[in-house]
Amino acid sequence: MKVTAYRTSLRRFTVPLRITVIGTGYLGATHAACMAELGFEVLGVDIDERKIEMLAAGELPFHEPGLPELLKKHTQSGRLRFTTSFEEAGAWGDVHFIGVGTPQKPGGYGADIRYVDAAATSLAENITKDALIVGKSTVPVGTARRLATLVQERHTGPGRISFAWNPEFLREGFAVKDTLTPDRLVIGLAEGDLDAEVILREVYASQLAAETPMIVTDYETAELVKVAANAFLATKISFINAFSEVTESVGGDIRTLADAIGHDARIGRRFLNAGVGFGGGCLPKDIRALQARVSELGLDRTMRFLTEVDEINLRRRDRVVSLAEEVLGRLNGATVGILGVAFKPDSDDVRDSPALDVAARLFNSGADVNVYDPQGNANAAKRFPRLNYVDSYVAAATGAQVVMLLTEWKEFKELHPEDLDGLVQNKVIIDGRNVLNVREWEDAGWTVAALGRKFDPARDMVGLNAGV
Ligand SMILES: NC(=O)C1=CN([C@@H]2O[C@H](COP(=O)(O)OP(=O)(O)OC[C@H]3O[C@@H](n4cnc5c(N)ncnc54)[C@H](O)[C@@H]3O)[C@@H](O)[C@H]2O)C=CC1
Ligand SMILES: O=C(O)[C@H]1O[C@H](OP(=O)(O)OP(=O)(O)OC[C@H]2O[C@@H](n3ccc(=O)[nH]c3=O)[C@H](O)[C@@H]2O)[C@H](O)[C@@H](O)[C@@H]1O
Repeated sequence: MKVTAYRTSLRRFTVPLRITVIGTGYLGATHAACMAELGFEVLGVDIDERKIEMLAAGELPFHEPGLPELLKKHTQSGRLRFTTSFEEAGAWGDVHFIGVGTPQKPGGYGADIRYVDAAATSLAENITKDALIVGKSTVPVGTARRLATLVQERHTGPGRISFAWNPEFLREGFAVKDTLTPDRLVIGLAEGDLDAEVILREVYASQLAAETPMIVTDYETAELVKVAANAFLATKISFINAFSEVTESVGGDIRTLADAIGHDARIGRRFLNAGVGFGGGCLPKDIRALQARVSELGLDRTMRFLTEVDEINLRRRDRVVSLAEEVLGRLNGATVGILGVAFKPDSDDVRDSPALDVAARLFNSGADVNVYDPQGNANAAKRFPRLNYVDSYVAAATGAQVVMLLTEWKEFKELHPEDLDGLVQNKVIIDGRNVLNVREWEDAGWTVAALGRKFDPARDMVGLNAGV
């Protein structure tokens, strides 16, 4: 990129650039705080007044390691502000990132993109100076091109608007690190939109200086890269979980299998952790939305394998429930201690959480369910209030006939048999995430029923107390 092109494009904007982030949930709040950390003036915008009040006061409405510190630092320095006013955002910002939600449609498989449409429209109607709008939400392919036109139609004020797509790949639990030092940046542009590229190179100058690869492409490729990445990750997890079904049947050790194939650099060990499967606000809804979108495009068969990926994933939840039933004889009247209810560790997110789903199913089958999650209890209680939420693993395990580890928080991975001895009625633990040292627990007289291992109650139930 020529220096003159830089100068010409940037002259139309305030430098350092003023950045707004529309939608201040997991993605948007992280992006806003990280942009402030990189030295930009940032305005976070949301329609949720309570969320904006909290963020403006420097309080993060969700759990994300490292983010509270950044939020506090930059709300105090004044570099990071929050508002519900699109009028303020449109008059002030140079670059507007859209990071609003794209949940699964109620009663359908496709993505509900009404929030993205609303955010783009509100911006277009309120922008009064030269600006760049950058979509970040995960959307069905074709959305960016449609929105680029919509924005021009709805913009009647002064200034020129460019439109780009820049999908986000951060993981919850690592959101700050992933934003500040991403594996790659992907930018989708209208053909020949040099201005937009120049501005985004300025926004991501520190990542580019650290030699982060930047892929500059068209809108469609950028949108598809995002869903392809999530579909691949989901497939990898269901691949290993399908092999779990085999090792559960014939014997064998799923962890050893994953380690062994993972040594092949073409395969890689990451995302081959067998267990109760994937959940969260993204992988499940993104593979469904991708199938729905390609069907709309007439490619009915193309992504059909993702139906299998989804079904394998959901069968893992059935299997954990059936393991509990095999261990307990019957669920009705049993007491179960559940460790972990968030969809993954280091997050309080319970959207489509396998752990919460399993806990709810056990409850609906008549079990008393004690639940402890280091961060997820409050969100889980909003969705499923009838479980017995407790504030420690000790309280969850006390009096239980079986303990089930369903989210692999560090404090659960580091449990030793003596930590639970004397608390539970039976020395039986179900390892839904394959993280315990089975030998250690078995040597201490426990029965470990893990996903991906053959389990025969008649043979394996060494830890059952007489008379229970
Ligand atoms: N959570 C994650 O780790 C990642 C999420 N994504 C994608 O980012 C998008 C956002 O996801 P999350 O942050 O998890 O969702 P979220 O539900 O936590 O946050 C969405 C926010 O958008 C706000 N909003 C809705 N309509 C609005 C409007 N018209 N104007 C302003 N704000 C509005 C909501 O009030 C909410 O605060 C989704 O498309 C998701 O697939 C992509 C990568 C990572
Ligand atoms: O689009 C998104 O929102 C994000 O979705 C995922 O990130 P996230 O949902 O935060 O969490 P992951 O670490 O991917 O885990 C997803 C689920 O898969 C499960 N998982 C993960 C890895 C594994 O080996 N086995 C497994 O069951 C986790 O427990 C969790 O329930 C992707 O990893 C991110 O790159 C992406 O940006």
